[in-house]
Formats: sequence, structure tokens, C-alpha cells
Amino acid sequence: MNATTASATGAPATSLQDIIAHAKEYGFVFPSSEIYDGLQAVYDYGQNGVELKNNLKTVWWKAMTQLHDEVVGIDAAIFMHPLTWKASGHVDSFNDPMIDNRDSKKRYRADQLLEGKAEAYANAGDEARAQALLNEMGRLLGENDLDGVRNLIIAEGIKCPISGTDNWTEVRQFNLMFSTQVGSVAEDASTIYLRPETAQGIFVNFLNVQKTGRMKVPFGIAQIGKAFRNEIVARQFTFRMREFEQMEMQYFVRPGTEMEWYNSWKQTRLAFHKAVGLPAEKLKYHDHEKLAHYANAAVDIEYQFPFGFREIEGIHSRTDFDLKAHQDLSKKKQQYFDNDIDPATGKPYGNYIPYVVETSVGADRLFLAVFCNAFTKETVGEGEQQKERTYLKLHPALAPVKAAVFPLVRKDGLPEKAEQIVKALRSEFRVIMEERDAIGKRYTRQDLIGTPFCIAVDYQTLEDDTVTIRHRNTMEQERVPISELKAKIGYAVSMERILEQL
Ligand SMILES: Nc1ncnc2c1ncn2[C@@H]1O[C@H](COP(=O)(O)OP(=O)(O)OP(=O)(O)O)[C@@H](O)[C@H]1O
Repeated sequence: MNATTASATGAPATSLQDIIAHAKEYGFVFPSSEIYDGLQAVYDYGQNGVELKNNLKTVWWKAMTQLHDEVVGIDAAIFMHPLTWKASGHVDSFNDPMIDNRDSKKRYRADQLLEGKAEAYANAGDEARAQALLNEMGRLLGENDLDGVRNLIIAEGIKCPISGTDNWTEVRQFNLMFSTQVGSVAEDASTIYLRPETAQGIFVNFLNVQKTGRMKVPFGIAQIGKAFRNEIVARQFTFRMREFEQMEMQYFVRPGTEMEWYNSWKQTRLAFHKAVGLPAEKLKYHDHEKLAHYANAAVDIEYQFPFGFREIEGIHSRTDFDLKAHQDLSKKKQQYFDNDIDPATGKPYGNYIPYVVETSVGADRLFLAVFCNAFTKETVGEGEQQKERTYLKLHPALAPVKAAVFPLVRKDGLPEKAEQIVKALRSEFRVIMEERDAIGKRYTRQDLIGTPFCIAVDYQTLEDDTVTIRHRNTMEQERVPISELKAKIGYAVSMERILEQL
């Protein structure tokens, strides 16, 4: 799909290449180990990227735990007992079907080739054909009929975009988990996995948290942490990485009430994405056509990236699949005693394995969505003065730097005055000093990293203790007393502003 994000002013659409270039040039995201030509689908966050990403993680954490008395957090290890992944189904079925083109030697996900064809039918107005193709693919994959999948690719006339041929290998299932060895010598070393999702660390701690926290159903456990998947086709920048971060919450509920909670979390999570600044028209729900083995309902929240609408968060009603599987394999009861009275029987609900509603968002995908959305190119000024302006329209609470203080010149006591302002503000929010270059250049530099406020210190400041604040989005300037800066900027950049919308 082609780039689709046009800026508010009708400037040319933003491409993913613009985003990648900007992220790299201004210290947000670098390719991993770049001096060795990088490592595919692995990225490092730079000095500004880490601040933006940390802010997103903090606001998610607060939205989940601080705003919900009944949701608590944990931080489980990446390594887990290997049986965890047997119970969860990942050892046997966390696979993607892959296919290679013999001429180009390129590897593809067989399901994505077929989905691409279905999308082409749908774009050409033939919804029925698109749906029939998706159904047939679902049937074949459900039956693990990999020859059937290959035949379907050939019957649909799907060619490798590089070689232009349909000289396809057979389709093979490829497990996405990374494995490694624990133990010092080969004989007693055993295989363990890098977790492919954070959820299982929550499930195996369900009773620890429930008992020590005296939690009553419904309650949730939230976690932020790394996950690893050996993705077959890893492209689109931080959208699909091999090492990434998830922000997951498992909500444990009484069986039979899961749909009510599923619907409620669907709304809550959409509201979160709007509150961090993603516009309603660029967000949509996408119900899953094909449910995973553990789910009885599933929906994605999609954001319109420059390469089209794609998933940023999944909300899944996971039934009692995981806790039950862990109970069966570990032989440790994963039950909860519910002493609330069931009106139907007049007796307590008693022992049961709770059902689970999960919300799972990728920190890196959310970062990319927020970054793409903030990237703004505008034409400003009139006639001769007209010029193009690029800035990041980030929510002030998410911006890496909240305010930059500029002494007009590097003499006459102005830098010292600016330094005093920085010192007075920096315990409250991230504020930096910018002394180099002409003032216009300094504004531009801050615009490019999304700093919402610039504070200019000039000769008048020495006389009356006032400064000029320049607002990033409007470029408007106002004169304010230094004594008012903390209150004025402090609230504008606080996470409270996001949280109070939820
Ligand atoms: N390879 C990845 N890189 C970055 N983020 C990811 C990756 N895989 C999953 N995520 C994030 O984790 C969230 C929950 O994971 P989930 O297993 O539901 O994803 P998924 O349905 O497998 O995603 P996809 O269909 O795009 O592979 C996703 O919504 C996404 O934001």
C-alpha cells in the first residue's frame, strides 16, 4: 500500500522513509549495531527516543494501575521454565507458514502472500472473492494442509515480486521462538526460550499475586517487558521487530462475565490511544476472522500508519485456556475461591479457574504510531517569507524535552540567568539549556524533537524577571514572569492531562 498520511496543510504525504530518516537524524531510533551494517529488525532507541518511549510506558502503567484499584503490576523474568511454553501451546503451534522463491531466494510468509491477494481483490471491489480466499486459507491452515496452501498460492497466480516467477518451494511451518541453552557444560545444558510474549509470566504468578495481594475477582495484573520473535519477514521499521517490548494486562474474571469485560476493555483501550494524541479517524477496531486456539473473542485496535491500517494492540478473551493448561501440566491447582453469593443458587460461587481478558499493546508499535502522527510538515509565512516547517506535534506530556531555555546572547549575565531558570525547573520536568547558534536555529532544533516550550532570556529579563515563552504548535510568543513558569508549563506537560481524559 502507498503512503497515505497527508499533513494538516495538505503538504505531501509522509512516507515511512521520511519517518525512519527523521527518527535517526534526531536521536530517536538507530539501527542496532550500525557500525557492522546493522542487524535486521533490531533497533536501538537514542537519547530522545528513550525519553518518548519511557513516557509512553509510564502513561500506560499509570493508566492501568493508578486508575484501576484492582489492577497491580509485576515484573517477571524473560527466561521461564521450558514447560511454560509447552503448556501455552507455543512449542507446538507458535508457527508461521513460510515459503521461498527458488529464483530470487527470497522468503515470504505464505499467509501474507494470500492475504495480499485478498486485499487486491477487495481493493478492486470484489469483496466476495477476497472473503472466499481468506476462508479457504483459514481452512487449509487450520488443517495444517501445507501442500494445499502452496497449491492455492500457485492457483491464485501469486508471483514473487522480485523474480516475477512462481517457482515456489514447499510451505514449511517455522517456529518463531528463539531458544538458547542454560547450564555450563553441554551434557547438562537444557534448552530454554526467550519469551515470545510477556503474558505467561503473569499466568504463572496469578496465585502468588492473588494470595499475597488478597485480590478479589475481577482483578488484573499488568506487566511491561521484552518479548522475542524470530519473525520471518521483518520490515516496516519498529512495527515488526525480532526483539520488542510489550505492555500486557491479564484481567481475571468470573466465567460467564468475560464478554462484558472484553467489551469494557475494548472501549477503555481505544480511549487510551485517543488520549495520547492519536486521532479517532486514524484508529479502528478489526475483529479477528480466525480466532487463536485460546480465544473466544478477539479484536485488534489498528492505527493508520503510512503503510496502511495495522494492529497496534490486541484485546483477547482467552477463556481459562492458559491457567487450565498450566494446572494440567504443573499439577498445581490454579483455582480461585469466590465467596460472593450466586443469586441463582443462594450459595457462594465457590472454586473455579478464572477466565481471562487480555489487553496487549506493543510499546514499539505505539511509539511508531505516536511518532508518525506527530511528524508534521507545514508551509508557514506569506509570499517571499514562505517556508516549509517540520516539527513533532507530540502531546507535551510525551515530549522528550518539555522546555528549552535560550539565553539570547552568551554574555552580560544572560547564560547565568538562564542557568538559574533551568535549575529551578528541572526537578519538576525535563528542561535543557540551549546556547549555541542563532535563536531561529535553536527554535528549529527544538521543533524537530517536539519540545513544546522554548523560553528566551533577554536583557529585559535582567530588569523585570520576565521571559518569552514560544509555543511549538502555533509559534506564538508571550511574555511571562519567571515566577509563573513552573505552574504554567508544569501542568501543560504533566501526565495528569492524559490520565484525566480516561
Ligand atoms: N514483531 C513485533 N514487533 C513489534 N511489536 C510486536 C511484534 N509482535 C507483536 N507485537 C506487539 O505486541 C502486541 C500483541 O502481540 P500479539 O501476539 O497479539 O501480536 P500479533 O497478533 O502476533 O501481531 P502481528 O499479527 O502483527 O504479528 C501487538 O499488538 C503488537 O503491538
